[in-house]
Amino acid sequence: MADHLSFSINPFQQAKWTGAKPNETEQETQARVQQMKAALNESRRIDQQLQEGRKTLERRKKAIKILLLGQSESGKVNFQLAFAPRHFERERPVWKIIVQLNIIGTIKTILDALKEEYEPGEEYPATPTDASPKSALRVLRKMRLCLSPLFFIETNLLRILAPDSLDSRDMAVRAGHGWKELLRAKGNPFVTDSERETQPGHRRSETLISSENDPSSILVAQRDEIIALWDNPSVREILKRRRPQLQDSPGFFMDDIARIATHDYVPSDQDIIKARIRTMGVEEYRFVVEKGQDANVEYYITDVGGGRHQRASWAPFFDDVQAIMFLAPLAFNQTLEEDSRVNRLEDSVQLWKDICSNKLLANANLILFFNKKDVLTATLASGVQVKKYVPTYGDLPNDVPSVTKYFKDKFRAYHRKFSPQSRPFLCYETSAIHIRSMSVVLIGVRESLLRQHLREGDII
Ligand SMILES: Nc1nc2c(ncn2[C@@H]2O[C@H](COP(=O)(O)OP(=O)(O)OP(=O)(O)O)[C@@H](O)[C@H]2O)c(=O)[nH]1
Ligand SMILES: [Mg+2]
Repeated sequence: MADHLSFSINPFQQAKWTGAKPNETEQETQARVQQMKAALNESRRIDQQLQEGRKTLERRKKAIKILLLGQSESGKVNFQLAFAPRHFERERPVWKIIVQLNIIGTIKTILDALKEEYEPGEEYPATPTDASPKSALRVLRKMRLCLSPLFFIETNLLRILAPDSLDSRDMAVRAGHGWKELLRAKGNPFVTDSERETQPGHRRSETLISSENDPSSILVAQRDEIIALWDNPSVREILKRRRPQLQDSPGFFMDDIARIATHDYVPSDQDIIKARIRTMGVEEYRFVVEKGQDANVEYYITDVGGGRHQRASWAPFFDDVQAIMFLAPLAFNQTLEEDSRVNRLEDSVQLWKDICSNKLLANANLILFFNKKDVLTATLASGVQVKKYVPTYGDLPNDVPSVTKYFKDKFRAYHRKFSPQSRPFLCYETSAIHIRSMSVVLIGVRESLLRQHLREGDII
């Protein structure tokens, strides 16, 4: 509006106020004034940006900053979900795709196991030796045929979501590269029809991922076949021999196909918790807590990729954190996915030592979580002996309390020995798949962090 004010009616806009030169024409004056205004607007814009930058910095300074550390597959996503469940509401469409890709990955693992059984070393299927209509070989050939479109979709989705991955069983997203926004974007074909109607200005041409890449319709069409594959006794017997860990692996949804392979499927919290996608790199999330003693308090949680080759990128984020939530599953009988020669628990112990001794983190609180307690319970219940994997465990009782105590003492000793200055040792035992109890633990952690944060800021 101001640009179009008439000079003649405003005394402040007469020549002397516009700095007009004696020989300047009216047009030149106007052009010069416009230039001055543009410069002023630019300067204001820069001021505002600086102001906003300052505000962001101030806000960040007041917020509680937490670093979430732990080896790959330790459950860092689950912790974020339990920490700030509402934040994940917007992310359901994203997790729908991850769950579907997890299912595609499991189907591939099943078909691979069947191929190893019936067609070892064969490039092309041989004549069936077992012609019975329900034989696993028949199932294999039929499934391969009818699910092949799903594998095309898998390739296309991975190209968009996780360009570094060739297989959904190994998919990794690069933190900070907006992969979630990609699926949340306007025109996302994976939102339900009613959701789509509420999206303002939706046009199909704006779709980032075309509907041909939506696995839903094929999963729905092949639902009965997939269920039959999983229910086939011969298939189960082969899997028991060739892929004994399959049902316990992250991202396993074969028992839920009837519920998931539907057009209006929306992932539940439990589905998000069970889903699996590896993180690469480091990403910071801002959460504002809505309920509890710390309502309206801002938290910045930095999530990292926990794989061995990812750890070199962590250090720049050690700068100003108040607390580190360190996740260490007591997986004493498992090895790392990225290096099958390394025991997972040993890797966690080594990582713990490194974090405890890091000088940049000397002032941060270290909170240790022995996550996946349910897995430990199941492992011990199945008769696996700790001393077979950890010889120093000796003849101590092979039960959950004794095992947990043994490792707690070990982690505590390293904490004391390697911390550059003394700090309290905090340890919790958790099963992050049990979201309710996990949330209760984290509310307690949040409140104690807040108390400490306020004390340090001399606010109380
Ligand atoms: N049984 C069981 N599974 C869990 C528990 N916590 C996490 N998981 C599973 O373990 C997997 C962990 O995945 P994420 O949270 O993505 O692992 P991450 O620590 O972020 O791993 P990276 O991104 O590779 O660093 C998920 O599939 C979870 O369902 C738990 O307490 N019990
Ligand atoms: Mg992760």
